[in-house]
Amino acid sequence: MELQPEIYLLGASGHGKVIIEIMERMGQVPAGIFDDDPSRRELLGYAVSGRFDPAKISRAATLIIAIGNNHIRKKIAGRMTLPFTTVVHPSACVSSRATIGPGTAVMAGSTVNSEVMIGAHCIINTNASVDHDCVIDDYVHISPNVALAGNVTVAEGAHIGIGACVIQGVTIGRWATIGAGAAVIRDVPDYAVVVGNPARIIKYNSEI
Ligand SMILES: CC(=O)SCCNC(=O)CCNC(=O)[C@H](O)C(C)(C)COP(=O)(O)OP(=O)(O)OC[C@H]1O[C@@H](n2cnc3c(N)ncnc32)[C@H](O)[C@@H]1OP(=O)(O)O
Repeated sequence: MELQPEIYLLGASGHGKVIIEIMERMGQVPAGIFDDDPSRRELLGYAVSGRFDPAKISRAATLIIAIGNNHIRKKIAGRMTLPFTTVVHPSACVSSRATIGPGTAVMAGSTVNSEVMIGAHCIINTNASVDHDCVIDDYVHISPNVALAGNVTVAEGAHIGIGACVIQGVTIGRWATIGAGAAVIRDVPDYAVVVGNPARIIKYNSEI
């Protein structure tokens, strides 16, 4: 397996633990971990170095934002000039015809099928299934055990909640939220929060 350049994590949370364990399975360890919260001193035995400081990292560095909140990933990504890396758990089944953007993490047991396009800084979480020809825009989180049928489009920043399913051809709008366990059978507008089976709008997220 080809080794990537040094990877530095931004964020020392529970999500960061999962990212670290993917890296370990890829044969790597984090070169460093940064977190704005000074009370976070270590993560899984690796030292946490406080606020991000470019002076503390090597020139060959790449970054990954290990933070689950889609808005925060976008905010941090916009401030960084270093390249971002992609991490894919070895047990994930990713089509050779799929594309995955920088800063995206693909977790254990997930499936990404033929000609799927996944943008930057996304999370394809544990055991999620993203079927053929889906298009996933930047900063999206596909939670554990989500099933996206073929030709689903998920626009920027949307969060698909744990265990939700989306039938073929549906479009999920920008910064929308799909509740845990929802069954989505129609397009979801930008910023909408939908729950249930069939999924219905209960409110709208605020535009940040
Ligand atoms: C590894 C990881 O941990 S990844 C993280 C995975 N986490 C998730 O997927 C979380 C998904 N989040 C949810 O499902 C949330 O419940 C949300 C975002 C849909 C709604 O959260 P909130 O905005 O806090 O809404 P709130 O809890 O006040 O619920 C509003 C109403 O919707 C109902 N509701 C909320 N979520 C759901 C749901 N998933 N399915 C059905 N009904 C729901 C509530 O019962 C409530 O109904 P009521 O007004 O009749 O009492």
